[in-house]
Amino acid sequence: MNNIRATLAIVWRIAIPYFRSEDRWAGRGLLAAVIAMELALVAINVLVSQWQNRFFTAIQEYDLARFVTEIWIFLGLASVFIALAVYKLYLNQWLQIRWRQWLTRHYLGEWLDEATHYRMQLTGDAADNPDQRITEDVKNFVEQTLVIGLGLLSSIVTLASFVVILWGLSNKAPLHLYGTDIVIPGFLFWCALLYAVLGTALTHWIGAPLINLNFEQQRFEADFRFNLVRVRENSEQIALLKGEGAERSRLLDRFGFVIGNWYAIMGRTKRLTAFTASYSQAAVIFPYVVVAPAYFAKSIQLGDMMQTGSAFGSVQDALSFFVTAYRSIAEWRAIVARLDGFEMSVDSAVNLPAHQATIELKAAGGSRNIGLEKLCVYLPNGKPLVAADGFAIQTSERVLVTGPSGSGKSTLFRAIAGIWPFGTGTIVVPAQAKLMMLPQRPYFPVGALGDAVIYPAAPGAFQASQIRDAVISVGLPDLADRLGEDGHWNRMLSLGEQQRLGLARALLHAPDYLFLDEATASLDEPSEARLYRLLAEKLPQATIVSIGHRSTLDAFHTRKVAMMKDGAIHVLGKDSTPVEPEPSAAR
Ligand SMILES: Nc1ncnc2c1ncn2[C@@H]1O[C@H](COP(=O)(O)OP(=O)(O)OP(=O)(O)O)[C@@H](O)[C@H]1O
Repeated sequence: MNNIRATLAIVWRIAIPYFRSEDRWAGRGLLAAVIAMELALVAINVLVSQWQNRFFTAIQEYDLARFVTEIWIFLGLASVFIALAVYKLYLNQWLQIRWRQWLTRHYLGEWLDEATHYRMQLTGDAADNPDQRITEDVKNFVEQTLVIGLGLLSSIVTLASFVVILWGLSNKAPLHLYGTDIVIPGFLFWCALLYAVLGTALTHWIGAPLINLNFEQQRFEADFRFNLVRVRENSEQIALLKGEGAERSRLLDRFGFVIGNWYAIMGRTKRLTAFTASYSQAAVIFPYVVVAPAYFAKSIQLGDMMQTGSAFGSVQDALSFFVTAYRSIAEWRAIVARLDGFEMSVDSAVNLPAHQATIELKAAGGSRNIGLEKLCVYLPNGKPLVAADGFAIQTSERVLVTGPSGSGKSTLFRAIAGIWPFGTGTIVVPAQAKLMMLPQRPYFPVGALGDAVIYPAAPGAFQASQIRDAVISVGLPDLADRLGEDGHWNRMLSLGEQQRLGLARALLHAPDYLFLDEATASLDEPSEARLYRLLAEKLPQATIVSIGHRSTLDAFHTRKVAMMKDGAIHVLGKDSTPVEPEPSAAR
């Protein structure tokens, strides 16, 4: 019970923001229309039940005129039913797509906002496969919530309406045992109730493990898909290393989980179906058996008996809503749990500063320098990595950062960019300053080359001639003629070409601060030198901070700092000897 209450609370939390959003009037209107139609359909069913009584009584009494009238009445009822059924589905689908559109935008916004997607990975990623959350889970949540919510509503209203009918019929058809009438008020209703409650309890008992099994199935499927995507994205490496055998066995291992779990679902579903099928078959004759003694004792007419059968069916259907919808409820609960996990993961990434010490990023109005004050950068496990205090990067300065592998150079860049939260102290960045980070392997979205180069600017933000000039100036004249061509550029271009395009991107965006994290490491030394000269010429005012291991880079920088294995930052002289020890080591 507590579980159900908790699930409903989560559903409410996920569902309700849409009905309070900017699209609320459309959403509320469509929901109200769909609910009204659902209720109208129940009303039609009640009218059909009463019609059935009159119809069969007319047949029993050989009353042709009444028979014909009833046919006409039925045609009227059926027409309204058809119109309602069509528009209920149509408006329901319309609501689904609007709701899904809003939820998808909302989750995409939260996931992509302020590097939350990156932080979610750092904080342990409670929500595996966010892509699945934002695609299938959102779609299924909207769909199933409406199916189950409306199903439940219609069951309750059906129950209430037919209970009244069954109760009235019970008085006409008293329990007839051993030749005597036993009057139990509403006895037909009690029979239906007992039948349905028993069915529901047994279904829950047999089907309960399906909730977890469905949850696991979705997870295993998503894992398998994710690993296939990894192979596709790293196919060159895998082919070069001849890793196909290893990949195949890894993938088959993952697929093994999908299969194993599926067998468990099959076994469970078989038992559940055996029960639900027997249950619904028995329900066909059960009411007739119950009222047959009264009919054969001539206490009731054929119409009453037929109406009892259908009313009993409706009550029992409504009460067994849980029985028939068990599989979808199980899947729905798994979906709700996954969306909840995703929201919690987003939440903990967004609210990281509230839970643990984080680096404060301060936008300073007056100064044009970047300053590190009492800074201590940690690893996610809390281990100190880099320490610096009173360290500044002056405007238009050219700084070369060196140091052994793993000393934390890239992580310091991440902290300056504001995406690495673990640590204490302050990083002061000039307000309005434009920072740009160029990694060793720049990212190019799939699409037109020109758009990939100017990323993250929107297509059209730069003139074609500007992009062309930038691409030519970094030494790629052939690519300058292919700017309109679509492609997966990270896969198609050499790493050196990608790094040149990364620099073209920097030239176009003209940042105030350019951070190059081994961004030219795949180029030969003369090319690297040419590109650094180009940067100096085209971005004379920019502050450039490079991470690099080559001594040839010294010539293009005015200051050299070394990150030590112990976490300290040392400023080095031109001969690479420490001239200015920086504050205390972090570890
Ligand atoms: N997301 C992460 N989770 C855990 N540890 C991390 C993470 N990112 C980096 N580290 C660890 O932080 C340390 C510093 O990494 P970083 O990439 O900053 O080193 P680096 O000095 O740039 O090295 P290199 O010169 O090899 O690029 C490494 O020991 C690395 O394993």
